[in-house]
Amino acid sequence: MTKKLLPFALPVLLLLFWWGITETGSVPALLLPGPGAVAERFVSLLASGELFHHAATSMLRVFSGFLISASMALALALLVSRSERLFDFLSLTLEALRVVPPLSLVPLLILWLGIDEAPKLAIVVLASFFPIYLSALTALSKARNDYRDLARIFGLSEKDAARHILIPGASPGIITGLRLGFGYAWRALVGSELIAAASGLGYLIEDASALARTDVVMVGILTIAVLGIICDKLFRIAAEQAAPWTASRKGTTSLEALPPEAPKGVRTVDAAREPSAALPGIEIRNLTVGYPGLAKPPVSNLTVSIPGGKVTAVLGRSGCGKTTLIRAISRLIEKEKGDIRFTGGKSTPRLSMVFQEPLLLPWKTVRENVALSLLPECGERALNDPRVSEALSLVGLSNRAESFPGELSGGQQQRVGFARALASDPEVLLMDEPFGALDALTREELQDESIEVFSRRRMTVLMITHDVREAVRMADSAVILESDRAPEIFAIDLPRPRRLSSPGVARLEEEILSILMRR
Ligand SMILES: Nc1ncnc2c1ncn2[C@@H]1O[C@H](COP(=O)(O)OP(=O)(O)OP(=O)(O)O)[C@@H](O)[C@H]1O
Repeated sequence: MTKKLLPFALPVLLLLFWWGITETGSVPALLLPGPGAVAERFVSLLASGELFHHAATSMLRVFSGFLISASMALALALLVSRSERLFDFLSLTLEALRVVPPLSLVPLLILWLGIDEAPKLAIVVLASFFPIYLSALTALSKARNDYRDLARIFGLSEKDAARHILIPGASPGIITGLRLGFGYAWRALVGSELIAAASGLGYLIEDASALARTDVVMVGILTIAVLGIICDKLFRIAAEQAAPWTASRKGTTSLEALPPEAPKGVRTVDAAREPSAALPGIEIRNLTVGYPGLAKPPVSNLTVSIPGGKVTAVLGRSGCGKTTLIRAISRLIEKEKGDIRFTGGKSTPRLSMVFQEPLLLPWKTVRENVALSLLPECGERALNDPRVSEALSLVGLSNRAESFPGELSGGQQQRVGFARALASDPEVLLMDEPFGALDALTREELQDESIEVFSRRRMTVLMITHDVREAVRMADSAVILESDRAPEIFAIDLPRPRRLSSPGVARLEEEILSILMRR
């Protein structure tokens, strides 16, 4: 309650101060009429219809100019966010236009467009264009960068990526820009009405000031403030509607709301793949991958074979190129030289990835996030595909299918990322330190769950990890990478389940660790 009333405290204090100094007669009424006199003037202007006429005229101008400006700014931001060349081409011109105050253009605009509505609209358009354009461009570019890998790995079309990722991801930023732009539009319009107008709130203020009617000036100013606050409030409500995932829905998942499990008898992906079917291995020959501006490529002349149907851990010191390797295999970055070939018959097997960060879309429910990987194959039917429920059940999250990612713990979010990767039934699964950011207990829990999943589903797994213990628990072999040397391959041939306390596990862990330390 106190929090709700707090914003009103300062205006009330100011009102009391205003009333106080005008009541004592220390300030002449011509300079500052009292609140009572201003209220009286407000009522009389309202009753005569004069205030409504001016306010409606100003609102119409602001809205028309704002709509024109918003359409142009959003369309341009969408185009520029897709093309770096267009950005470079426009940047200097737009920057120059941005720093010129719109009101300084009034003389030219009057000269070119006359003194009717056109120059006033032009001022509103110019004033509100840049906040909208810049906020939209930043939000669209951020959403594109943040989720680029996700869209590429799951093979989303430009249209699907825009619809499911780009626009919803950027919408809070876009709406903030619209809000800012609307504020700028108001300010510029009232300024332009002070100069060349026969109606509108700016005109009302200018006209009253010439006649020394300070009470009318104050009515005009207060009306602008109130209308501005109302419009801003409406934008805030629109922003909340556009980003409902930001509002917590904790506790809304009831048992009744649980999604149906995959119907019994459905041909599941576990059963779909013949145990004898060859799973693709990965043959890497003389691979070199670098980055522009980096003197030495992190992956240089690397040759290694990753066996099909096995779990292979990639270990190595920080910065030795583990992530670069996995990104090159998944074609998220281009190789400079060498060859990456999938063995086992298919040149492009179904490939999926679990990212270091879960990379979930916060505006989509858990089920929708998992279904994303099936979008290219199933379109809108992806949401009801039994593979989605099955993947959720594999990671133990069937009861959270309708939750939003923001309502889940870090471990649960990582499970959703795992389910999303599993739903498309990958033949090759790449995992980039999937449990790195989790606490020790959750990490162990997820390691166990993953081992269980890999034993039920056959796939080729390549997993980056920093944790030697994790590699020994989960993998069939470990590749130890180092920038300047040939990789060392280590078979982890221990019976499962592998208890950390068992001497074999501890011995192997120590052996690998000593190799890593030596390097
Ligand atoms: N986008 C990039 N642009 C330029 N250099 C990069 C880029 N990404 C990585 N690098 C550099 O490439 C090298 C290898 O990075 P990479 O992320 O592959 O290492 P890593 O072994 O996965 O490290 P870590 O274990 O710390 O995650 C590092 O020196 C890094 O600074």
